[in-house]
Amino acid sequence: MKLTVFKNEKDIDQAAADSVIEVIKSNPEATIGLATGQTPVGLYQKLVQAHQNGKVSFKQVTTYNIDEYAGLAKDHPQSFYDFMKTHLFSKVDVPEENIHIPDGASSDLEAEAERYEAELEKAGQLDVQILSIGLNGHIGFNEPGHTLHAETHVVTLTEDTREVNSQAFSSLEDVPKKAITMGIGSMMKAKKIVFIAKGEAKASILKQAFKGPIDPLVPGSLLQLHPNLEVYLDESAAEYLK
Ligand SMILES: N[C@@H]1[C@@H](O)[C@H](O)[C@@H](COP(=O)(O)O)O[C@@H]1O
Repeated sequence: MKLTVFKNEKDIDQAAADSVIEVIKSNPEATIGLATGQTPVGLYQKLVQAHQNGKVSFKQVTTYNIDEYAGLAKDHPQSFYDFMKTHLFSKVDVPEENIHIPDGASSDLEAEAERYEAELEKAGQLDVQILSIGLNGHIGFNEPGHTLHAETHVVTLTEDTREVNSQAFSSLEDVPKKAITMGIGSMMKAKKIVFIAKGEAKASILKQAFKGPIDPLVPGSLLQLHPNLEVYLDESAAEYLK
């Protein structure tokens, strides 16, 4: 694991974006796994800036989002598709047909999870996977539990996660109870993982994830097994890792 600690949030975003841009430069047809949440917003801004400055094109890039809420159609303002459209897709030249995200509005979620996993298998090893971590240690929506799934699956969100994520919704009741998420195995197949986390609220879970034992109760700890993991943190998030 290559850990880099930055003083300034903008520097984390730039360094993480540079790592993604490097992948696209060496392979314009790169496949990229994408994550949502507040953490990668700055990284997406830096990718947009690089695109606007003519430094990188997404024309031949293919993207695979790691998760989506169940019951929310793509055009729902709280869907992860809409989030990605706002922060990245509408601002770069990635073709719509190259964008992949589980369909949360599917009437058969289990079948949709299987379909998405088949797409991932067809794509093979993703060139880079962008990831962050939830306060309870979840990666994507792989929630803490005694067992973890390797492949894309339907998950029941924990009440903790629904509460944390309710900030984006008008009320807790509006937060979906289920989601479709790539499994830890699907994410771990990527050639490189660009992991970012910011802020003191994440410090304790990051210590458990990166210094503790590999434990399904801390899904992020599985990342320790990845051979090419880049971790970008600010000083407060890295408090117990220095
Ligand atoms: N499914 C996403 C995760 O992919 C993300 O890493 C996490 C942290 O979000 P934030 O970056 O806002 O702390 O929350 C969400 O639930």
